[in-house]
Amino acid sequence: MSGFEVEKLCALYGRKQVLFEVTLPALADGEILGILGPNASGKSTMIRCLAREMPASGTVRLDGRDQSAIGRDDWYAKVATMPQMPPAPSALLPTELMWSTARALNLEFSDRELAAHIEAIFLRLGLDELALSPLQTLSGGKRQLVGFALTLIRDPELMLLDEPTSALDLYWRMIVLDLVRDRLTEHGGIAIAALHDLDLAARYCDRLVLLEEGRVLAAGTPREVLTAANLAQLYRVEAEVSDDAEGRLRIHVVRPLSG
Ligand SMILES: Nc1ncnc2c1ncn2[C@@H]1O[C@H](COP(=O)(O)OP(=O)(O)OP(=O)(O)O)[C@@H](O)[C@H]1O
Repeated sequence: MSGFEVEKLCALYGRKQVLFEVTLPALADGEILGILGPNASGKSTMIRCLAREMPASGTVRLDGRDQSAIGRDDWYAKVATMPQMPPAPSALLPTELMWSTARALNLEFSDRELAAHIEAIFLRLGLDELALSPLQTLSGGKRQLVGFALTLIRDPELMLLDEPTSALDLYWRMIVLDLVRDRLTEHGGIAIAALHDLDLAARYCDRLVLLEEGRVLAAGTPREVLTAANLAQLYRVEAEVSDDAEGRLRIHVVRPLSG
C-alpha cells in the first residue's frame, strides 16, 4: 500500500455541481485525513464519490492504480465505507448483520474464526451484550457503533467514514478514533473521515481539508488550517485557537458571527 491520491474531483446531482476540482493532499500509509466543512459543503458527496457510490470526474488513485482500472469487487475488498446513516432500526440482530456482511465480502475466515473476530470487535465497542438485541431496540449511538463495527470486519486499505462519531458520547467518540488509529498502525491503510468536531479533528487527523461550497478552502496539518481566520470564513464563528498545557491545539468557539 503506497498511498491514495485525489485530483480535481468534480461531482454533480443532475445539473447542480456540488464538488469543484477538489484535490486532496497525497496521503501516505497510516495517515488519517479529516474533511471539515459546514452543512451542505459537499463532505458526504465526496465520501460517496470516493466510495464509488456515485459518478465523478477527476483522478482517484489507490496504491498507484486508477480507480477506474480497479474492478468493482476488488475495490470493495480494498475500501470500507461507513455511510452517514447508521444501520436502520429493524428486527435484524447486530451479529446477523456482521455475519452477512462478512459473507458478502467473501472473507477467508472459518466460521469459528469469524465468530471470534466479531466477538472481539463487539467487545472493543461495548456491543457484546447487545449482539443479540434487534437493531430497532438499540439507541441511535449504539446503532452508529454497529455501523462502525461493520468497517472493522476486514482490514481495508482505505476506510471512508462519514461523520462516524456524530451520535456518540465523548467516551465512544475517542474509542472509535483510537480504533481507527490502531487499525492503521497495526495493519496499514489510510482513513478519510468527514467530521464536525474540531477538537477530534485536531487530535486525531494528520491532515485536514476544509471544504467550502464544494471547493477546498485550505489543506494541511490541523495547526496549519485550524486558524481563527479560516474558522470565521468557513463556519461564520469567532474562535480562539491556542495550545493547551500539553501542547495540543485547543479551539474555543466564542460566538456565531453576525451578518
Ligand atoms: N441526492 C441528492 N440529490 C440532489 N442534491 C443533493 C443530494 N445529496 C446532496 N445534495 C446536495 O449536495 C450538496 C452537498 O451535500 P452533502 O450531503 O454532500 O453535504 P455535507 O457537507 O455532507 O452536509 P452535512 O454536514 O449537512 O451532512 C447540498 O447542497 C445538498 O443539498
